[in-house]
Amino acid sequence: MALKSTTANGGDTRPKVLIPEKVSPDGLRLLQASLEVHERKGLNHEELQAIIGDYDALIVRSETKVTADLLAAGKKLRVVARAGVGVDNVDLNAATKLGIIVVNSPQGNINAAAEHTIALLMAVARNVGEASASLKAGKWERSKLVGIEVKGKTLGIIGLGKVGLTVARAAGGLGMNLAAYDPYANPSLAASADVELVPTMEELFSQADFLTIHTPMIASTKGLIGDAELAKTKPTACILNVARGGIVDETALLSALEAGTLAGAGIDVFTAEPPQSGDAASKLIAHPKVVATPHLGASTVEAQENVSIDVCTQVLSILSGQLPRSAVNAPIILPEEYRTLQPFVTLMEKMGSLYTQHFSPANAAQRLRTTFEVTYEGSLASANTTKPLFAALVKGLLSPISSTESLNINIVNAELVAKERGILINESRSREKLEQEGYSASVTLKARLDTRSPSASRVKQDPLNSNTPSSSSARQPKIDEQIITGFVSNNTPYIGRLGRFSTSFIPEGNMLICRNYDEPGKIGEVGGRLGRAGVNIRSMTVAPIEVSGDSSLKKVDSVVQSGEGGAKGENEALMILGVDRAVDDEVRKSLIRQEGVLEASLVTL
Ligand SMILES: NC(=O)C1=CN([C@@H]2O[C@H](COP(=O)(O)OP(=O)(O)OC[C@H]3O[C@@H](n4cnc5c(N)ncnc54)[C@H](O)[C@@H]3O)[C@@H](O)[C@H]2O)C=CC1
Ligand SMILES: O=C(O)C(=O)COP(=O)(O)O
Repeated sequence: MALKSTTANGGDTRPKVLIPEKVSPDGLRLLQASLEVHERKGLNHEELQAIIGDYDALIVRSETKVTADLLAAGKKLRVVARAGVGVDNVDLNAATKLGIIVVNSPQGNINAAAEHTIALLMAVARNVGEASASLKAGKWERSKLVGIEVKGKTLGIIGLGKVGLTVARAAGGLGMNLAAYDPYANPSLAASADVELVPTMEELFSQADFLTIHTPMIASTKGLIGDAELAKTKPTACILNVARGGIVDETALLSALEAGTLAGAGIDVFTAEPPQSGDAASKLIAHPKVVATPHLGASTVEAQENVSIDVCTQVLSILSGQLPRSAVNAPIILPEEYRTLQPFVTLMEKMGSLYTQHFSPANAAQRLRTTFEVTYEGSLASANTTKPLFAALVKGLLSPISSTESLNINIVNAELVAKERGILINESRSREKLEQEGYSASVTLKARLDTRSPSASRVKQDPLNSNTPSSSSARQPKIDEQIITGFVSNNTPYIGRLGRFSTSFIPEGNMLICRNYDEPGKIGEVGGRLGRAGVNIRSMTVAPIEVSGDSSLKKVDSVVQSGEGGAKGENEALMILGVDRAVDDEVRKSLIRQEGVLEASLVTL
């Protein structure tokens, strides 16, 4: 999809990206060719909220609080990109609900954060901060500022993920003994870095000369280290935090330093940034045993270049309909795979929309509260993921009843939306080969109708308003099975089965689908009525063979006829007409009154 476009009067309609923080120009240059890039630093939350509605993408670092109300105001927003690792400043649940993809740069600044941790480790061990301040103040205090060596000391790592492991390797190079507490750590990665995994945080605290924190800020790590934990450290130990403020309780840390139960701290991150005067964080910063930096872990030229290029590339991917590399709230699928699935994505959306319009036009929202069985057949059964197909189906099912809601359905939120709507979709795969059918993959969508439900068995519907025939119909036709099969041929989606009828038509544009007795004259009658209403027939497919079971499925070639239908008798046929414009409902109803036309549905696909 081309991103650049102009309006008839020459105005710029390129998607817009808002960048309210300092993001390296290396990535922004990539955006400039196809997006309108607005760098707007220094906006407060209200100002941001007032303008976010104009933007398709938002790129932030750690300062912008991407809250639920900000996301809700971002009516056009499709992606929030975090130029860094931690996404604790983004309301992921709200983004997921709104179908907004959140991406980050999981690798770009890891080395910078690890090196900064080592910088703080050495600064704390050798009193670098205090020594520098003292010298600048004109003092020469050599004996007061004697430090300790880290070689031979134990570094206790809390959170042995990407940064934790990088710190471990560097600290190993400094001759430190390494131990870590991380209940989810990969033991072989730990072993490869000579890190001993310990089963409890308590054990780590009792061994460590230096403790360093590298967990994410999530509900379970908020206040992870408080009074009780700090009481277990050696009095000579020092603690480092380059992860997130609030993982170590700042008041508890201050008390431990003041009580002398902890020897020092190196802190890069704070609960509130910047800290407010008088709060525990600002007292920590002023404390002589603390070396503090203003959230500089990722602030290197190299890291900023990395994260900027990483997230800007992902923004471009998303805005051009591709999948990003590092979506935080969406399943990752490879672009290659996405391309293979793309024609089926279109097919699934059409099948879902056809289902709602053809089988449950009356009170569709309520009738969609059902269980669907979707079977991916043939080569599609080997797809690594069916997430995009699932999302397209949900989008298609809902688009006829809620075009605004369905617009925002994507792989991020499809499951959630379906659940909230009471739509249950069971997916299965059938690897049976389909070569004899002339295509390699197909999908079958089947609504599982609960025949035991008293209300279902009592259903008696007006054929003028629904496709389920009335029991009062003179000839008592069979109730349609709610099945649709689709396939893709030459990258074009086809419907191969609709209800009990085997067919082959391209689901596109305005279509009139009539079920009638397979008797001579039906096509002429319908054609004549449409002609009188000024509706032009562009294509016609007749599916005269009734399908009684899967094994009896027979393909019917598309036939364009002007006159006769099929054989006489109780056999039914489907007549699928592609028409040049939407048919009035009055015209549709008048068709049903004609002898032998049992039902007629209008669909737009
Ligand atoms: N100061 C700065 O500028 C920077 C800070 N960071 C922060 O560093 C932290 C670590 O980042 P990554 O290593 O990329 O994350 P990661 O996800 O690779 O690693 C986090 C590790 O923490 C572990 N963990 C989770 N809960 C735990 C618990 N309760 N106890 C012990 N371990 C637990 C996980 O199992 C995982 O191994 C994040 O908070 C991130 O935001 C990252 C980059 C720069
Ligand atoms: O990547 C992270 O998690 C960081 O903390 C870096 O934050 P920043 O982009 O420097 O505001």
